[in-house]
Amino acid sequence: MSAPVANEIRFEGLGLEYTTKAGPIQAIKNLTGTVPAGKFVSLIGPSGCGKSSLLDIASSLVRPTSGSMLVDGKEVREPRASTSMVFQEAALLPWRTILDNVAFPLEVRGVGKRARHDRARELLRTVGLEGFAEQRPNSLSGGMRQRAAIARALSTEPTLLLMDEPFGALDQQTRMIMCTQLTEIWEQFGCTVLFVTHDIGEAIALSDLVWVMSRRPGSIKREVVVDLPRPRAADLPTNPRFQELEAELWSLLREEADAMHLGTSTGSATKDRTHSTAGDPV
Ligand SMILES: Nc1ncnc2c1ncn2[C@@H]1O[C@H](COP(=O)(O)OP(=O)(O)OP(=O)(O)O)[C@@H](O)[C@H]1O
Repeated sequence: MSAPVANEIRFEGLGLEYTTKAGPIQAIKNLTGTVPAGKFVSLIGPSGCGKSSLLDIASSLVRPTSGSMLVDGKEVREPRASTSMVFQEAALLPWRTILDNVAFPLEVRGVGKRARHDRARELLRTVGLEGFAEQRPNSLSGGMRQRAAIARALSTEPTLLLMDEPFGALDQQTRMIMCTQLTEIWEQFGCTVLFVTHDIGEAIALSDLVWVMSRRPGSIKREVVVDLPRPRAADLPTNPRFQELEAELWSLLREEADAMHLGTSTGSATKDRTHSTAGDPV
């Protein structure tokens, strides 16, 4: 039997409480939802609602304090080799060439130089960086570095790809181009994707489903089906259905933001993370 190209991910009654000097912080509470195999699911929600924490659980970097995560129906507690993650910062090794950065996960797994370089060159072609294999990361633009990071994440042929605001540090025009390219790459690889973004348009353009999270402690407030056919054209934002979905998502987010600002959240906490929260729309 051949290995699956995509996993179904199910979160069941998930809870996560961080222990801090200031006391416990309930980041996620009773979150239940299914990411169907091979689908692209985006997570949006107010700042601090637990989106990154959910990805940390999905990657098994963090254990939930209650509930469970199931992959293809089986509970998972340890990190899986077939899960890859892309962060907002590409985090490429500056002293290595782009080729060696992309090949790095294969090197760690003991794949021989020739095989890993062949694979890395193929991936660089996929992300449109074939001419930059011998360059160092600092000679590439932000968008190019992020494409290299995506190629690196794909080098191990993941069946689950977790992306935490991967385009958050890029300008609007580059983000739009990256969305189109990411869709093409995802269609080619077929893996399941869980994608965190603050950008509603990006979520609609990319996704099959959008999960709108409630304010902290986060849970899934609404699962919105993006019933727009693929391929999605560059003029998607002028499509009336896109605009309806955009209005629906904004309204769901606005409810949470208003409730937060009225002080009906469960209190404030300082983020102890390295990624930026700049540009939060809510
Ligand atoms: N390692 C940690 N220790 C303590 N508290 C944490 C830790 N990581 C996150 N938190 C808290 O858990 C809550 C959820 O954080 P998380 O980063 O998952 O939210 P987010 O939705 O990704 O936020 P943003 O949209 O601002 O990136 C926040 O209140 C945050 O301060």
